[in-house]
Amino acid sequence: MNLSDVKDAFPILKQLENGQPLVYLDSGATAQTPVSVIDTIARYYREENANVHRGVYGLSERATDAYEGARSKVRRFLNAASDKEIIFVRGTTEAINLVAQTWGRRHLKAGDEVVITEMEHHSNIVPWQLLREELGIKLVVVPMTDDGEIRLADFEACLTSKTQLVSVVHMSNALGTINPVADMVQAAKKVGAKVLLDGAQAVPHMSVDVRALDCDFYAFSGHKLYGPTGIGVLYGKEALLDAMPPYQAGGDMIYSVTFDKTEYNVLPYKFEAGTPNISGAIGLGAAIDFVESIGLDTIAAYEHELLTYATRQLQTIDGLRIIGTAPNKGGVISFIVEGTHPHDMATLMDQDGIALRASHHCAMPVMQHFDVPATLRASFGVYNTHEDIDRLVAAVEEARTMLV
Ligand SMILES: Cc1ncc(COP(=O)(O)O)c(CNc2co[nH]c2=O)c1O
Repeated sequence: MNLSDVKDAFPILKQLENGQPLVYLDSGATAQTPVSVIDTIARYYREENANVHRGVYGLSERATDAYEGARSKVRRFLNAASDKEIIFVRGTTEAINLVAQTWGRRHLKAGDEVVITEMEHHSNIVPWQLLREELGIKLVVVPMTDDGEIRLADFEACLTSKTQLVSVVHMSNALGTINPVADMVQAAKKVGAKVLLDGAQAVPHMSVDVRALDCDFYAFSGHKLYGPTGIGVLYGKEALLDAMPPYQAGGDMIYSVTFDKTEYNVLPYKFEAGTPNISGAIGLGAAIDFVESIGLDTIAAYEHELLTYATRQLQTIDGLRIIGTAPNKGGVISFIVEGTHPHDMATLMDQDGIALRASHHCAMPVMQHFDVPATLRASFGVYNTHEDIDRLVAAVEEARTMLV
């Protein structure tokens, strides 16, 4: 699909917001859904809906083929070695919690160190704090610079012989910073640590190859990749997943059950208890088809160009301060306007049809670092245009004039 045709693929973007054409700049929270994904999910419920894996009738077998076909698409999308390494979860948050509650509780003990960074989303902070309370592990936080960058030297300085796990964000949702995760993985391996990468923001914006990265776990959410909510993926190296205890218990994750003993199912089903989000997985598969029809490299280049244009245009506004100016960024711009509160700005900008986030973005330590209560955040999707940026800049100017 050509980028010039992309916007037409999103029905929601045709609507007016407060009498103005909608300019959606909150894809970092959730991306919009192309008609190909909507139609795929509708078709599943019209023609294929049945429970998976256990039916011995055609409809269930077709639903199973569609569900497992989506898993294979994810495998190829991440360049994983096997479908066994692709676990469907609700989203990035559940993926990280699954690793913390299974691999973490099994392998970590008092005094072991888990390394995260100062720019993590709360879903990659709090699960490890729960383990700190339960097991007495030590949480080591890599500081970021005032540009919102993690310097590799600062990361390496946090690694010790006690480092058992590094869990870091690939691309920051609050700043847009893209971290040097390939180098971070190599440095972590030198001290024998496992590595989990939080790919929630990276996967929609760039090509991800988990084998080239050599990470042990990789997590992302379908709804940020133009797919439905309620579906996400945990990638894990097969040997690690095989050795981990189940996360949740019930149907489908078992091979046999007696009151004396239960044998668990094989991968990936050991980690997929109960009826899965069948339509969500199939919708995620359609979302992967959509982004691959454009090309991740094409998406990355286009969004970089948008980011450059938006940064230049926003910087012309008096009193506007961009939060997060790392040299390597994805399609996210956080900013504040002196003398205003982000919530007031966003509320006024909504009157101009501009949808952007005013929040701490579930990254409160980032806000503390920059000494701000929140930021305005414009986060881009494949459907955004230069005209959207011009509308954004005009709305910021208008809101600023009304508030300052
Ligand atoms: C880097 C990062 N990690 C984890 C998550 C959690 O993903 P979920 O489990 O699908 O919710 C998010 C969601 N980020 C945002 C959700 O809303 N605004 C955001 O910036 C994120 O941006």
